[in-house]
Amino acid sequence: MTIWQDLLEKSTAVKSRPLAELFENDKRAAEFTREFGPFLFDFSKTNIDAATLEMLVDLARERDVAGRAEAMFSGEKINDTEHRAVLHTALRNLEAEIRVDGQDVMTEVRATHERMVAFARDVRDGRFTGQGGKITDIVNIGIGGSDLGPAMAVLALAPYHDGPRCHFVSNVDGAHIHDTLEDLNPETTLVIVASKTFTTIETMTNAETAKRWMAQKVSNPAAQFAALSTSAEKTAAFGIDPARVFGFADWVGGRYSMWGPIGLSLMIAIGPEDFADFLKGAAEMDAHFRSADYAENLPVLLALVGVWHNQFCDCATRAVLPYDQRLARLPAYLQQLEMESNGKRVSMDGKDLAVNSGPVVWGEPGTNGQHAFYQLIHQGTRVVPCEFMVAAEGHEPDLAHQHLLLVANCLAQSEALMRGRSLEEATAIMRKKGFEGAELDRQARHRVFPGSRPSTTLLYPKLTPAVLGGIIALYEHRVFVEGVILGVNSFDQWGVELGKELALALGPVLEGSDSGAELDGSTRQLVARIRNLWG
Ligand SMILES: O=P(O)(O)OC[C@H]1O[C@](O)(CO)[C@@H](O)[C@@H]1O
Repeated sequence: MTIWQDLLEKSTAVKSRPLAELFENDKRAAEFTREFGPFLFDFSKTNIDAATLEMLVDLARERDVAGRAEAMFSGEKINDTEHRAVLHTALRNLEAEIRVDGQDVMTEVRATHERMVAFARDVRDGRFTGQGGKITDIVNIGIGGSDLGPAMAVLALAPYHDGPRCHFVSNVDGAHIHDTLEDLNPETTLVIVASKTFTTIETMTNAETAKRWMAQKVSNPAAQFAALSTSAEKTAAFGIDPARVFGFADWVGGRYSMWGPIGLSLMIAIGPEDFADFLKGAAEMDAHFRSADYAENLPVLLALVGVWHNQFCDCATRAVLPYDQRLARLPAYLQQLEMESNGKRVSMDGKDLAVNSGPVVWGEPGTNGQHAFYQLIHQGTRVVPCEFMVAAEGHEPDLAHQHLLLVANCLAQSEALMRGRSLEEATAIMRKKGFEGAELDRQARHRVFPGSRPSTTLLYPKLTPAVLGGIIALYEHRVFVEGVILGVNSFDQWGVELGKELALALGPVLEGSDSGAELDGSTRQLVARIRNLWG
């Protein structure tokens, strides 16, 4: 019998066990909580017991998570559909010595980092200016990994923001760039074109639009552009001075890239010192991931809890619920991280995946989500494992009473999900309100909470740059471990290609220069109606 089958059997055996019962053992909370650095990770409100945890840890051991991790950290080409190393961790461990194909890669990483620091200081201190003087606004044009990371982090670290305002444009929908540029002054704006490949149609189209906008007021628009890319030729062809091009190697995956040049807007916003703390927090999590025993290892445990729910308890989705308004973009960031990494149907060896692919990730900050979709989480027929995260302290000392309410809500939700409310309790409440007979029963049943809905809580003192770095590295490694356990390549993303190709082919059909004879009936009908509406 394999560990996988053991775990499947175990999940069947514990399925109907009420979570509240587990807490009759008053050591449960301590037994299923781990701490590292500023983080406390409590996974006691799940139906994982000691035996399950041991089996999950055995599973990680059987899949050689540590061996795969060392292969990643040391620059082996573990992204083997693209024949690339996976070394985003090197971007936050600048002292490391790492070779790929026998060649030192760190000298260039350090040099680029130093150039970023110098440029960030020049922009912040007004040595680099626009035609109209000191830079007041930065527009980062990028999409996916070239947008979500810096956009999420700039918002998350708003209290540390003392540089120019940052704006992020990603969507090819002209509304996005239009509304962003509308109130900006081209003479004091710096445009950063962020694209690993420098071919992504959305980004290149928006970059051209920004260039035209800049040219209306600025005699040399290219002088107010910087580029973040792996392709020096393409950035040169776009007309950007190599002095403002910050390159990186193909072993930095798009969704793992905010630690290097793709993080330039963040570095300019919060300053190189706070950015260094952000890297440090992540590097500390890396070191913990590499050295801690599986049973003490935060990323491994977070992954094992995820695998338990997704694979063995048949929960297809996972909600990420930061009780932290400044982490409002974190769910979107984690969606790409998890779903682009582990949303695969073929295993490393090219065979059909015998298990489920990674989960659907979604979420919103609390308390907003409570007034929107928590209804389903509490009373729906499907179980949605929830990942709560909360800081003990906010950045607004004058509003400490609001932070207390925020924390109370976070804790109350996980408690309510775990405990639930029985029919007897609901009946007693409704009886007190004067209901009786069949109506009492009917009303009470609507007010029952089944409980036993699993959740984890990640608690940290305050959302500082180092803590944010730690959270993101924690999740990166979690996704890595999940990918190893599923046996997929977490570092390619072939599933995004087909839609891109079809969109390119549809352009001429929409313009009318191609008849679209090959199209299916539905698409042809939609094209015809759109062309008709265009007149
Ligand atoms: O940085 P680029 O090359 O513009 O790519 C942007 C995004 O597009 C994707 O390739 C998906 O299409 C992502 O993986 C990536 O983060």
